[in-house]
Amino acid sequence: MTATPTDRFAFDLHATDGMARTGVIHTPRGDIRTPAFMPVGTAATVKAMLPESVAATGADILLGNTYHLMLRPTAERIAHLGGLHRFMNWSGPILTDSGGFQVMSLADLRKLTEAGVSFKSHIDGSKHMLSPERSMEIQKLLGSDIVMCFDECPALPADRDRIATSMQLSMRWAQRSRDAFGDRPGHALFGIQQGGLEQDFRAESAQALTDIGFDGYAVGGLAVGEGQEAMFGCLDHATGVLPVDKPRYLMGVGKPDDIVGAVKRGIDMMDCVLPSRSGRTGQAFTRRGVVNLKNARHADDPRPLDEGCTCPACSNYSRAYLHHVFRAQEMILGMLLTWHNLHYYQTLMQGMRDAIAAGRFVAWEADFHAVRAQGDI
Ligand SMILES: Nc1nc(=O)c2cc3nc(NCCN4CCCCC4)[nH]c3cc2[nH]1
Ligand SMILES: [Zn+2]
Repeated sequence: MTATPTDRFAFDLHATDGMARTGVIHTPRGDIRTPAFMPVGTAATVKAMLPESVAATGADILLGNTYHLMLRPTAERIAHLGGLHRFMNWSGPILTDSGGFQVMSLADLRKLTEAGVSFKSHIDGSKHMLSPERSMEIQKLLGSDIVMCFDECPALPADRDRIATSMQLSMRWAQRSRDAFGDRPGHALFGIQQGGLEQDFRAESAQALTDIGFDGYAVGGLAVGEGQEAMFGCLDHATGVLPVDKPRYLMGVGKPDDIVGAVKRGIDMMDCVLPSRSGRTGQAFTRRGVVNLKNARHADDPRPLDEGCTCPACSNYSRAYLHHVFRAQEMILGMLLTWHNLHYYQTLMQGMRDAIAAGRFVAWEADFHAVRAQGDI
């Protein structure tokens, strides 16, 4: 993470290769090299990692969640304690999701109206509401550098009428989010494109968001079970209708090959719980594919998890050790594999940034897939 002192939010595009792009997003809290992967710090922590360890993996920016933090410890308490950066000891940029998606996937007794969503906490059953205005207020209290519009993400599959109705509601909420966000130099507000897998609705949503005007544009409504082929099919048209000079953020993605395919289709930023969540369950992502340390075949294997990796897990421990601490359910397993997975994801991003800058993304992508096809991991 490098920091060119600035009081503004700006996106500098350095190079393109096909639809793929590489550049830097400048924020007052530091630069974000794109394409960027954002580790997820839902409850003000990237699980099993110290913030300095997350920084050591190469992450420039973290993701936080309005939904979780408004319920516990509350946005007001975090604001009173100096804001989310101080609270969680992360001095770099933080992007916060706006809460709508998490309400629909986690909360109980949800009631959605034009005004917003009322719901009961999945933690203690207490009653809450979120609206564009309340979501903007919470994200401001947290001190988020990149704020997401409050939107509705329809579950797929859904019929065209449902998708259109939902997208149009989200566009009205985008305008209300923009109005409530106000003018906050150095802080960014991103719009979220909706429209399911429908090309006409995606274009209509992109136009509506562009007419309102945002500092960046997310592709929402994906990674909700549609599968990689449908997601890529959607990205083949959905990113191209978004402004070329602003960052494009694909929400909730994904597996390494999802990420490569998204960058190939013009995405600049992504986030996903997969590298951290899988790490805690013994799954390690490597250049040759996924290694499951639960498997007894590792019990006597003195080799590192991934010979080519320089992370602490691969530098100092054997597969046999990782298998042992998995079996023993020791905390160090989650620590080491989360660190490795986040390191691997950041290495992947750096490889793509270098390849795009050198105009050799096609060759890099071919090598990425070839190595993974070899198996024997
Ligand atoms: N505000 C907002 N709007 C969205 O349309 C959205 C769409 C999303 N789609 C996902 N997918 C997450 C998939 N993830 C994969 C690994 C296991 C847990 C779920 N996260 C999302 C977050 C989102 N946030
Ligand atoms: Zn490693």
